[in-house]
Amino acid sequence: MTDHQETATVPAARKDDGTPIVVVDDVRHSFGSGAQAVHALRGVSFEVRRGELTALKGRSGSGKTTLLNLVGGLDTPTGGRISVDGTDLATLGEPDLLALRRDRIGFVFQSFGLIPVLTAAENVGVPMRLRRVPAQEREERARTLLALVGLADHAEQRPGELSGGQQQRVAVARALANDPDLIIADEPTGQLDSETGRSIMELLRAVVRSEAVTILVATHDPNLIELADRVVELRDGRIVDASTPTPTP
Ligand SMILES: Nc1ncnc2c1ncn2[C@@H]1O[C@H](COP(=O)(O)OP(=O)(O)OP(=O)(O)O)[C@@H](O)[C@H]1O
Repeated sequence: MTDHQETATVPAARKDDGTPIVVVDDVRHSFGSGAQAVHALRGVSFEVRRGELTALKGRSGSGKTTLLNLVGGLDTPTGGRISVDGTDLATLGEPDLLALRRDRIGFVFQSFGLIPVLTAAENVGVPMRLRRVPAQEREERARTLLALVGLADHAEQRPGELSGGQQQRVAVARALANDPDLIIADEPTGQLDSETGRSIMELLRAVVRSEAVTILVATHDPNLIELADRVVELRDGRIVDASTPTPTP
C-alpha cells in the first residue's frame, strides 16, 4: 500500500470558506479519434458549492456520466481543468487520485454496486477496510451509518435479501463510510420506482445537512430535480443552464 494509510474516521474539518468544492473549467472530452470521435463534452464550466446538493440533468447521452467520471478522477479530460477542494486533478498521479477517491469522495451508482456475498454492514465497511480502519471501529461506524439511512435492523442481511430501495440506502451508507467531502451519485434512482426514488433523493437531501457533505447527482428524472439546491443542465455536451437555484423548502 501507499503512504496514504490513514486509520482515522474522524471527520476532516469542513473548510467552508466560500470556495467551491468542485470547479470545472472549459472541460472537453472525446472518445476515440478522427472521424469516429465522439465529443461527449464540448467546453463545460460550472462550480459545485460546498454543502449543497447540485443536480446535473440532461437527456440520455448528454454527457452526465462522462462528466461525473472526470470529476471523480476516474478518467482524465481531453481538455480543460477540474479541481476538487482546491486541487487540480491534472497535478495528481494515480496513487494520489486513488487516495482522493478513497478518502474524500463517496460514489453512488444506479446499479447499487454492492458485493452480494457480504452483509449490509460488511458492504458499508469496505471503504474503511481500504483505509485499514480497525475491525471494531469499522463495525461501529457501519452500524451508525446503517441507522442513519434507516436500516438499523438490516445490518446482517445480504443485498439479495433487501429491496432495491434498501440496497441503495446501503450504498449511500457505504458512500459516507470514510466521511467524504463530496458524494458523486450517477442516476441513483434510475432503477427504482418513483416513490422509492424520491425517498432516496430525500435521504441524500438529509445527509447533505446532517453529514455536512456536498452532493453532485446526475439524474434525468424531472421529479427529483426539485429537491436540489442548484441545477446544472447538460445538452449535447454543453451546459445549458448552470444557475438555477430551486426554492428552499
Ligand atoms: N467509453 C465510451 N466510448 C465511446 N463513446 C462513449 C463512451 N462513453 C460515453 N460515450 C458517448 O459519450 C456521450 C455521452 O455519454 P454519457 O454516458 O456521458 O451520457 P449520459 O448523459 O450519462 O447518458 P445516460 O443518461 O444514458 O447515462 C454519448 O454519445 C455516449 O455514447
